[in-house]
Amino acid sequence: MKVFKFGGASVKDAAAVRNIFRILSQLPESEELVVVVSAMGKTTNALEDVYQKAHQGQDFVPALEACRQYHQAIVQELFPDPGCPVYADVAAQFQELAQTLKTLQPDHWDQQYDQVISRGELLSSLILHHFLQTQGISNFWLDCRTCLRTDATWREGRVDWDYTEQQVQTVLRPVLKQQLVVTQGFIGGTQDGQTTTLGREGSDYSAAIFAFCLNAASLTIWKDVPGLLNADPKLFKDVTRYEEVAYQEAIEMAYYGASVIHPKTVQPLASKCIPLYVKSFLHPEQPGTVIHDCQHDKIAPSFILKQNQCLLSFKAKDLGFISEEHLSAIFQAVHAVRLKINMMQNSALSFSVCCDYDEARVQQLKESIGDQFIIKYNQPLHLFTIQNYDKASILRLVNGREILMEQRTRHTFQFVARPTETIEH
Ligand SMILES: Nc1ncnc2c1ncn2[C@@H]1O[C@H](COP(=O)(O)OP(=O)(O)O)[C@@H](O)[C@H]1O
Ligand SMILES: N[C@@H](CC(=O)OP(=O)(O)O)C(=O)O
Repeated sequence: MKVFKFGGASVKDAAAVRNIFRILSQLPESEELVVVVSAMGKTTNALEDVYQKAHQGQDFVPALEACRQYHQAIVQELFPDPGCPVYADVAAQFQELAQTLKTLQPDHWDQQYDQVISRGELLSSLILHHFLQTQGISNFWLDCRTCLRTDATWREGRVDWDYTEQQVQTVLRPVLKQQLVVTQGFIGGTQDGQTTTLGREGSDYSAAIFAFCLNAASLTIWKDVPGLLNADPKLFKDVTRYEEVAYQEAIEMAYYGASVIHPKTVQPLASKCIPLYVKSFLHPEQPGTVIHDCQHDKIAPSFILKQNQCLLSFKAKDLGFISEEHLSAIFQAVHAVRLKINMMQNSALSFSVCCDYDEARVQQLKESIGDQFIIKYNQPLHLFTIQNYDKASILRLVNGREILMEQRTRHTFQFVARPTETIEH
């Protein structure tokens, strides 16, 4: 029993969908397989734009129409028969989406976000399901909201592992014995049948949840890169591929921002020793990277950049020393507005945190504890992390940058700096 996850890049157009069919058709027929799929290309960003416009009372129809035409063009290329049920399924998704957008309430931003944004994965999984069907790969389309149960933490649903495991075992496992299953990444369902999402780029995590609940032999995430590299090739030069990486190393890389793997993906797999393969959907014959339970010597330094950061500093209004009581008030407030702290440091009179920047959440934070603290912030900033650093790797990144905050442990070197025109000078 295996789980495959195909992300946005691997379903971005008709050729990409055909490529998935090619990869799947090379598997032995007896292989039990769950295929987890993300929204096509940049659909999630497009839906966020539609949603924002609709919520602000602006004309969202052209943006929605562009999204519909993008999917329609892929469908027309893949399905020459206009009678194929995919046409009705896709039309129904867009009708329901338009209806939701017309009846938005002014409040409940996060809750309604999930109802809108989740359509991307419903659409892509329906298209893939029908395409495989027409190509002779009989498969079952699973609405994962019936299995993957979360609480009602909108946009970051927390998984009910007991319920999900029980549903996966009783509903999904028997189907898998008969045929391949196609389902959605990124989305889940609450007890009362509402849709949730697991956080942006959360489809890798969904796939890991299915792998965990099924005690799968492995999870493979298919990417547009040859495997897990020591840096993002879109940002850094001279990258190298790791052949194998230990779970803990991969967990740390993902945590620090190596966006090729969603940060929550590896823990569930590690807890059951399920190997995670990162492979290229462009060159499926190549080995990629395996993340598993292994011991290896210190690996090549990895370079990680988190963009769109802000540095918040807190000073007590009476200019008192920063005490544990102050820290407790700051942490509670940061947690309540759901800002994500990536690095922190305190000094006699101030406490600084580097967070993913979100204007609305920073304003909420100022409203909640602005009476106790002088709060200042600086953005946009970059957070760099070098794992397994050495002198040369630090010089490579620090060179010529204005550093606002810096920290190092035995394995990890991190600093916050202002963005510069090029990442590597
Ligand atoms: N350490 C890394 N190794 C490989 N790719 C990385 C790394 N860090 C960031 N990336 C980026 O991750 C991208 C693939 O992940 P992602 O865009 O989430 O794929 P998908 O959405 O198709 O699942 C690559 O194109 C690459 O730019
Ligand atoms: N479509 C969602 C979930 C996801 O994981 O996508 P991808 O696998 O393309 O990163 C997003 O873009 O956030």
